[in-house]
Amino acid sequence: MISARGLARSFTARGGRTVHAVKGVDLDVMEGELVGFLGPNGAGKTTTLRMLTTLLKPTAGEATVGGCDLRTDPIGVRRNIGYVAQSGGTAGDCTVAEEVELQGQLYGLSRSSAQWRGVDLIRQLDLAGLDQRMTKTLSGGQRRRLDIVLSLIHGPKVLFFDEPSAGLDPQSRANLWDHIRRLRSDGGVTLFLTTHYLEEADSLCDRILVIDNGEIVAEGTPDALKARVSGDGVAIQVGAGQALRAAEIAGTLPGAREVSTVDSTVRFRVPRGDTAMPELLRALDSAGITMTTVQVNRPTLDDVFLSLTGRSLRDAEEGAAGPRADARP
Ligand SMILES: Nc1ncnc2c1ncn2[C@@H]1O[C@H](COP(=O)(O)OP(=O)(O)OP(=O)(O)O)[C@@H](O)[C@H]1O
Repeated sequence: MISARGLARSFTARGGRTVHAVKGVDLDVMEGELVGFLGPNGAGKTTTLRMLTTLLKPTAGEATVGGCDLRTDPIGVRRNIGYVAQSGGTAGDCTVAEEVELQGQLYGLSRSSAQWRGVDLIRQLDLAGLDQRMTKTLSGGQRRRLDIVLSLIHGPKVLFFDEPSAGLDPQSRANLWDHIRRLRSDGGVTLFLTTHYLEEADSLCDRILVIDNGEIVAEGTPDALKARVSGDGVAIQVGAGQALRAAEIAGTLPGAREVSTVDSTVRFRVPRGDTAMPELLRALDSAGITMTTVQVNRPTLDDVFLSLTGRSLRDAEEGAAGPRADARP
């Protein structure tokens, strides 16, 4: 449904500096898949999305979306896609029903089919009863769902979604995730979303592409990606002055690695944290070491990112949080 080869985009920043925002991305998304594009701020997610939705011309590479070529048939691409931008798409000065009807007409639907289809989508996205409300009075979650209605009004095959839950509270986020899952299972629409929330990618996506510095650095199902980081992370807390000896003991467990200590906390990785615990407890006990707490963590997508790039996704995000270079395309 989406296929890109060598897709790249550079910008000339103020002062003449060239920013290589996306550096030759290859990707394939099959019909009906829900694929997440995960990466820290500034990784190149939005730029890729804007290219795939014809809003930005690639500097190099090619792509087809819904069978239409990005360069030679951008109108065909637009007919096949819906796009929910990060900034949203509602105008504010009209009612929900008017906004939906207008959007349908902009896509060439007759007034009556825009209304008919709008009513159906408004109901699907749990906005029934709000159709006469001014859009500017909607809550963040309601507005996001209205954005989805607007993007689906013309019956697109592919829905592009930039940071679905940015700015939403946890409850609205969970509610939106339910709607996104339902869109895929009920409507058969192919979904491609960008996110820098690990939990969002993990919970929603069939497959994840991890992007960093404009390049795809990993790809797979959330489970397959996590399986690349072998072993569980274990953190134990021991009595004062006992951490070094406890670390030595932890290091003797079968398959133990990456053993480290900070104050009275000892961290390490083992193939199976749960099965390693009894042996560790026995060994610590016979050495007279008191263990006060224990935590066993399954690998996360952040661990995947860390093992691929040497830094945490969360740190990478914080590091990239500075102001964006202003530039001309
Ligand atoms: N118009 C532009 N001019 C100059 N640089 C740009 C422009 N648009 C994007 N960039 C730069 O390209 C890189 C990728 O930006 P992009 O918005 O695609 O990242 P992102 O992964 O979507 O980040 P975010 O999660 O913050 O939206 C960043 O370094 C950004 O500053």
